[in-house]
Amino acid sequence: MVSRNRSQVKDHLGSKVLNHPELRNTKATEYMSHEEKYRYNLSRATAMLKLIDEEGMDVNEISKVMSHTVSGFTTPDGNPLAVHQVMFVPTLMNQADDDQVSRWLGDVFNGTIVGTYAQTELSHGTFVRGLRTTATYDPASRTFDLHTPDVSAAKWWPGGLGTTANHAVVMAQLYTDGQPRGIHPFMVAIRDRETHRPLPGITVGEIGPKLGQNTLNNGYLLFDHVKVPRENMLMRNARVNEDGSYTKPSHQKASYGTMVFTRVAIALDTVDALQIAATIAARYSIVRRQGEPRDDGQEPQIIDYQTQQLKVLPHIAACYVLRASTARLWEHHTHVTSEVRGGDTALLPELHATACCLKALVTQDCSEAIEALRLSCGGHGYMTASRLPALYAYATAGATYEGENTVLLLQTARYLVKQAGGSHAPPAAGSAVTYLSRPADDTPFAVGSPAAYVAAVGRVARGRVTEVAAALQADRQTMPEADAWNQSLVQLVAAALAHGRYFVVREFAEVVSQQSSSRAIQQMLQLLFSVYLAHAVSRAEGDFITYGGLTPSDIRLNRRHLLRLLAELRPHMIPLTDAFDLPDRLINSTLGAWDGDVYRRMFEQASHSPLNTDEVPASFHQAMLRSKL
Ligand SMILES: CCCCCCCC/C=C\CCCCCCCCC/C=C/C(=O)SCCNC(=O)CCNC(=O)[C@H](O)C(C)(C)COP(=O)(O)OP(=O)(O)OC[C@H]1O[C@@H](n2cnc3c(N)ncnc32)[C@H](O)[C@@H]1OP(=O)(O)O
Ligand SMILES: Cc1cc2nc3c(=O)[nH]c(=O)nc-3n(C[C@H](O)[C@H](O)[C@H](O)COP(=O)(O)OP(=O)(O)OC[C@H]3O[C@@H](n4cnc5c(N)ncnc54)[C@H](O)[C@@H]3O)c2cc1C
Repeated sequence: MVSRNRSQVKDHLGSKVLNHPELRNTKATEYMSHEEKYRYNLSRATAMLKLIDEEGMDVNEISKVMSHTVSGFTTPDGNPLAVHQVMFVPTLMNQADDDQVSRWLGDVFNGTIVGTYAQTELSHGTFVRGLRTTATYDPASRTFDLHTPDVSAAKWWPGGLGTTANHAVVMAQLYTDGQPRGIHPFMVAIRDRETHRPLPGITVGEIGPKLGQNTLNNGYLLFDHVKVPRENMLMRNARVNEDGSYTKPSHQKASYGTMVFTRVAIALDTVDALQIAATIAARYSIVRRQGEPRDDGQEPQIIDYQTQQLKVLPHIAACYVLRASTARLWEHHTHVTSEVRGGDTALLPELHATACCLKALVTQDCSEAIEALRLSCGGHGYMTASRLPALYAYATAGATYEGENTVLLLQTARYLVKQAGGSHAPPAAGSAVTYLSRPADDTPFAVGSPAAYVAAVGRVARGRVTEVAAALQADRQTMPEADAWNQSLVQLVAAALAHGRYFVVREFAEVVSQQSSSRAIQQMLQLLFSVYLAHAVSRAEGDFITYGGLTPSDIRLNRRHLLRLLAELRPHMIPLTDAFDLPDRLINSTLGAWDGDVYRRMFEQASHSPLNTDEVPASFHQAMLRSKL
């Protein structure tokens, strides 16, 4: 592919996806059976994968195409190949050694091997060290024995495992030389490549319906003493030699690398869902008129209600702020990963801490925002055809998978309190935590000054982290570590979120200051940033008084300031959402099409209900009359 700038890449790939011969004709899936939905979504996911292959896309381009998976166009009910693409392939690329890469990757790219990432078990997801699937090495046969000790250790959840994948990267407890060596990844064939039947010793199937994404094809998997060749343990990091001797990885958590990558990808991707929801709500809020007619004789557009502006506009600002900061995290991840591959793991702890808190902050903010946007559309937002319920189901899944958000925030907090207490290696230049070892930024708060807001967000983060670090330190003198930690959990989570917010606003401040293409764009970014900051203060007023240096009078001024900013942003709402450049077919919403023809579309979608096929459905006679109601 020739080199293109970011927006050219987006246009190019967007039109490739929308006009692809196997993708361009869409069907409504609401009334399909579970099996039909799966078939439809799988065939579209396969077409996407072929497109990625034909175009020879790099990881950035793949990430843009994959981000279409959230849309109602490509895989409206969940992509059964998402985990193959986002986790299985990257795990092979980063955790298999060179021989293994050359042994498997050809078959992966020609579609013979389709994989999943099988880590979570029925009884353990969060506490990875507690996984109970075992891989016991036998030097005589040079094989691992993979075994599920009981049903609670069944793998449960892996995407694509249900009926799609024929291979899995299985995370299991390694035993060699009679010693437990911790969690390691194994490449395991689970279904026959030709017949797709489960291989001997394997029990596999799909787990059933969920809140959403029902064609993600989540599955279960059990092993009954399945023999796996020695060469199938992924050996870029740790190794088991033929005689069973064991070589440790360069970093104790090297095998957790796929999770770091996926957290970064989820943070980036969930903003796409928010952009779609914001576009739907913005367009609908213009079209919808309701209330006492005004002087012009017309009922007001609902967006002109101040309350509606508060429900919709801050989330449009959030799209811009979160998109920019997650894109920078993605770039940072690329840089750190190449250092780690070169053997330098110094930047890994902070990358892990940042990825954890951004994945948590973004998925939490986006799912709350999408729900607020859904409510902003009144009753019609409750309809499946608005697409808002599916977008919510998508975003909220992100709060659980790839590390439940509370647990991830606690990982970040662990890093922050160590930094605050000086018990971690000092941060590298450009680190996101240097503010903890410097005096607080005492820029006085002034409504209307983004720099003053950023400083206040920083003081909140610093105050939250140092306070909980001190409380933890004090409790450690009087009680066991686990109890001291538990005493502070709620405050630790709040500290990590405050740190995440500071990261986001600092990154965006830099993006705004570096933006040089036009004065008008600069001003618009400033306005969006001001809305985001004023809204952030209004959501956490207590924190800004307690730690941020704001007075009650500042808080009152900020409330008024936010409402003024919203009124200022209101005329730009449609251009700002149009700028996300989301074609109607991608949005796939009765409420969010570009032409605003909402009511006709709503009637049109109702005509698809099978209950409208006959004037009196057969069920009336079969169920109601028979029961003699
Ligand atoms: C070529 C292809 C390219 C494709 C590009 C595609 C781009 C796609 C773009 C968009 C599409 C996105 C579509 C998204 C669809 C995604 C589908 C997702 C499906 C979901 C999958 C899953 O959920 S998989 C399962 C995930 N499970 C988890 O996340 C479990 C969470 N738990 C843990 O991670 C760990 O147990 C936990 C970290 C909580 C604790 O670990 P533990 O071993 O107990 O460690 P601990 O004692 O607490 O800490 C010790 C020490 O280790 C440090 N540490 C922990 N983890 C890491 C790490 N990952 N990296 C580095 N360091 C780590 C920790 O901080 C401690 O450090 P010290 O304090 O001791 O210094
Ligand atoms: C749609 C979907 C797709 C998924 N895809 C995959 C996949 O492809 N592969 C895969 O391996 N897994 C997958 N998963 C599993 C997912 O990674 C786990 O569900 C997730 O990591 C959460 O773990 P858990 O279910 O054990 O939750 P739990 O840890 O049991 O969480 C329950 C509650 O306990 C709390 N809690 C747990 N531990 C602590 C602690 N130490 N401190 C404080 N609170 C705690 C949590 O905060 C939460 O409130 C998927 C899950 C979903 C929903």
